Amino acid sequence: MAPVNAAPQPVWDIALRKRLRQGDSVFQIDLAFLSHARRVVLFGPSGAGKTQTLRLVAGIAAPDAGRVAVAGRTLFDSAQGLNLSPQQRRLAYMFQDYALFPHLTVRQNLAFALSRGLRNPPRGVRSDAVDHWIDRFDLGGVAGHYPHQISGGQRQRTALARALVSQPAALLLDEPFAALDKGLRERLRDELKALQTTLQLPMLVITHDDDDVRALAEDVVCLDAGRVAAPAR
Ligand SMILES: Nc1ncnc2c1ncn2[C@@H]1O[C@H](COP(=O)(O)OP(=O)(O)OP(=O)(O)O)[C@@H](O)[C@H]1O
Repeated sequence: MAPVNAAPQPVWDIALRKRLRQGDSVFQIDLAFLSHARRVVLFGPSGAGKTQTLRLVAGIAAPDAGRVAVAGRTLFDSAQGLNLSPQQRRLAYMFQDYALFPHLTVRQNLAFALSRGLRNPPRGVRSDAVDHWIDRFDLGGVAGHYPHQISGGQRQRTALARALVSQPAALLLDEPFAALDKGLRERLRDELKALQTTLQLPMLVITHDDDDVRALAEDVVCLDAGRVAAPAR
């Protein structure tokens, strides 16, 4: 039982050390941050190490040392020899280019996130969860379309819906608005913020755009050269 007056657990408790080597070049990630905010933005210039950090949190790559705990669940702890697989972590990862399957329809892309096997879901696949997110993101009219047949905003919504359909414990978003034009970017930022507020889902967003920080961040962590940097004034 938690002691009386115990401090609330942080939503994000991250400490990562990782040495990345490619040929002669080495990039070192050595950072730690702790936040009680659900909506955290990792902000930094190109090459700061944001994507690599997100990959380490997601479990796509393993840190050399450190700790990853999200919403009170420890996902990685080198001191304890704990390293949950990406599936066990239940963190949805939305890639910068959305990584939708081009040969699957919007509906199949969502259903794929629920299918455990390697087989593609059939075109007419039915599922309450898929229907719910298709409705929620207003994708009903394009559910049978392929990614190249829908707009950039619809692609972004499809990727977000696919991330949410498996009921993740948290959402990791890599530059979620980078591929969109300005007007759409503003609208979808508002939508994402409203969605997160409704779902109360922990969300870690990486960006190099200060408009994303202003619009989305309850808390911001600035990164530079693989480390946490003081915010620019
Ligand atoms: N395997 C690797 N070995 C060595 N360096 C690497 C490796 N993978 C990535 N890097 C380097 O790590 C640095 C950080 O890359 P990362 O993609 O995390 O940056 P970023 O902050 O997400 O940038 P951007 O905003 O441009 O996507 C880059 O300088 C990159 O070249």
